[in-house]
Amino acid sequence: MTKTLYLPAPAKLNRLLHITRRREDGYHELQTLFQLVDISDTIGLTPRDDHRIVLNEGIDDVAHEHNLVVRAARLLQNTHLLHNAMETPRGVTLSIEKRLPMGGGLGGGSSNAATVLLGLNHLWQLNLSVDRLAALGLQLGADVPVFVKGHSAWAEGVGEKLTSVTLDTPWFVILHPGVSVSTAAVFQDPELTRNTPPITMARALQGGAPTWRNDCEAVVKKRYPPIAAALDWLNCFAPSQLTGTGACVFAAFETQEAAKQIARNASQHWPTWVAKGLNRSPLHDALGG
Ligand SMILES: C[C@@](CO)(OP(=O)(O)O)[C@H](O)COP(=O)(O)OP(=O)(O)OC[C@H]1O[C@@H](n2ccc(N)nc2=O)[C@H](O)[C@@H]1O
Ligand SMILES: Nc1ncnc2c1ncn2[C@@H]1O[C@H](COP(=O)(O)OP(=O)(O)O)[C@@H](O)[C@H]1O
Repeated sequence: MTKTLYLPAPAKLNRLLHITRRREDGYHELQTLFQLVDISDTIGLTPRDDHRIVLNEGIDDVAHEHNLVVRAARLLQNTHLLHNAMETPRGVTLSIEKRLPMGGGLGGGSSNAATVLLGLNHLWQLNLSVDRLAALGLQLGADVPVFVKGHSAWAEGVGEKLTSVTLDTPWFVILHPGVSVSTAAVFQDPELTRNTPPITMARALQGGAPTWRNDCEAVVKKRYPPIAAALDWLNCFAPSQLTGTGACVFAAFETQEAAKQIARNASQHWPTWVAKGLNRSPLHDALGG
């Protein structure tokens, strides 16, 4: 019987997010600190004898063809075909056990895609380098490369110029304020701070968590009052921030017990997670890379 490989797709938090410039093409250049955390979706990959890419258990509201796991598998299959025209392409049956909220700024979809790229590179024995897979991942989304590389990182560009960093690893309380944020609308908002002077990575790290902020926060709070309310609530216990363009907000605590205590109260109002900060991805631990 063909065995299924089950692999984690962890979440990330943006512990700092500066927007430094709007480019000619409308995209914005960022400086961000991505930290991996230990809450994950689980992706199942079962190799097939034919060339089909099948998604068994998907996600409601996302058509199979649009699902980032299917798009990642197809991208890898097409890349492989292009360079190895004579070889029979391999197929896979995929499944997703979703725990991370969608569109919450935790990068779940991007992480799912990265797990498929690394998992299939292993199962199909393609031997593509991590750098090559990260470049392919960038075609699927700006947050995919950091999950492919598998380490907390300082990122520039649109998030693809990565330098691995070792961050503190506190316990986080993460809340989902229950609204869905349009990333495009946030980036188009005339009031968005988009001219923060670039800083060096060394300076960002030296300043540490008390100096870290997210340039999207003011606009997001104004547009989405429930996010402002969640930030105000969490700020009563520890300095709180938005991750990505939201909707999730988070705060760091020294101990798991302290985080759990706040999470117990928070969960009366919002979906809540307690997550440990990581530097290395559990996906890379699982693949032994
Ligand atoms: C800002 C981050 C930080 O992690 O937010 P989250 O997605 O995690 O919340 C990401 O880099 C988001 O990247 P990604 O998730 O790929 O963005 P998309 O959905 O493709 O972006 C939707 C729209 O936002 C704008 N956009 C996005 C990223 C960027 N660096 N500049 C932009 O101007 C563009 O108009 C784009 O069409
Ligand atoms: N496998 C997937 N998991 C999550 N979202 C997906 C997936 N495939 C496609 N998507 C789409 O990508 C969007 C962004 O998802 P996600 O990465 O979870 O959020 P964010 O970029 O805010 O962290 C979702 O709203 C959904 O429409």
